[in-house]
Amino acid sequence: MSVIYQRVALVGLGLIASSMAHAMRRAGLAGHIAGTARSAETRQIALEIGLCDSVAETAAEAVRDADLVVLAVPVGAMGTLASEIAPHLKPGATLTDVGSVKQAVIDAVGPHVPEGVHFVPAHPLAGTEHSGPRAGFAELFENRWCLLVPAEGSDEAAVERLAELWHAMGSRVDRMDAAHHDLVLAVTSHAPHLIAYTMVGVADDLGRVTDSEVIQYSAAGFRDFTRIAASDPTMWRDVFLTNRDATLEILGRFTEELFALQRAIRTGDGEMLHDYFTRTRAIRRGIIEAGQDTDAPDFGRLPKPGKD
Ligand SMILES: NC(=O)C1=CN([C@@H]2O[C@H](COP(=O)(O)OP(=O)(O)OC[C@H]3O[C@@H](n4cnc5c(N)ncnc54)[C@H](O)[C@@H]3O)[C@@H](O)[C@H]2O)C=CC1
Ligand SMILES: O=C(O)C(=O)Cc1ccc(O)cc1
Repeated sequence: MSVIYQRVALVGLGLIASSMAHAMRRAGLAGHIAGTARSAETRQIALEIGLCDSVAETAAEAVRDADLVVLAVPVGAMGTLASEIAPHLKPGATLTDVGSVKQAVIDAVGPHVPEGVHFVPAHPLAGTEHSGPRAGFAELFENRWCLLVPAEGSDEAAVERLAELWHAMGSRVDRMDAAHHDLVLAVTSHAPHLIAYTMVGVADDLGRVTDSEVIQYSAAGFRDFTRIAASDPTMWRDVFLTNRDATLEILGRFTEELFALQRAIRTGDGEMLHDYFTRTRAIRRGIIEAGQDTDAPDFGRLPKPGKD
């Protein structure tokens, strides 16, 4: 494949940025990859493992002359970083991010974007519970969606070029508006993570009583919860603080359903439970029969924001 951006700057060198570095290098998509991270230890590791072509001490230095700048830090840190790098961005450059929440990033970063720089927010729907510069791998984005969230009137050539990069890293690319993105992700990712955190917390409380039996005998479902609940605490704190409304909306609906199921169990309403589980099984089977990738969220079924 050929070079898509001559110079790429990765700001933050964790799981996502390091995976991008590996994927871009493998396919020869960047002429030069500059990286930077807040901590000296992360920068040192990046140098040791040869993650980037150069590692700068400051974000301002890393983004100088870059054609593509990728903000790959927790969502709550994006605005401050954007204000730091703004005066150093090259006119005509594209600025993007990989944050799990989009409206909050747009609100925090947007006001700092200088005239002539194209801001194209993005979100690769791919990850693991691991973090840091050693966690990345080139295949992370393969057959995963990457959602682009450009503002109306964005420079189409800049959006297309970024889409081309994600395609070349193995992703399927779609576009979405920020509010819908945040609602979709609240259903498919954010609320499920919170539920996993809660289940593991409950098991931990129980574990004290049962002497770790919950861990010893944990079945596959619970093991998946523990994997998810091992994800980076800073990243997930920021997700919930910044996607507050959509997450609360979905958790409200979830709680109502949970109460209904709880009531059915208490009153011995086997028909209700059976009907409910039949409906959910049909949803899963429908996805498989339609030949859809079971990893891909089902965007079409979700309510539009503000509608019931
Ligand atoms: N981990 C995942 O599965 C996915 C994460 N994302 C998003 O990608 C972004 C990066 O996540 P990861 O690569 O997983 O994180 P990570 O924890 O592996 O790396 C984060 C990087 O940001 C730096 N950083 C942290 N706080 C900072 C601050 N206040 N100022 C400057 N730098 C700071 C860290 O030193 C590190 O280099 C986040 O916004 C996250 O929501 C998106 C898709 C999947
Ligand atoms: O590891 C998992 O199961 C994930 O769900 C990964 C993930 C985490 C956060 C995102 O914004 C997108 C993907």
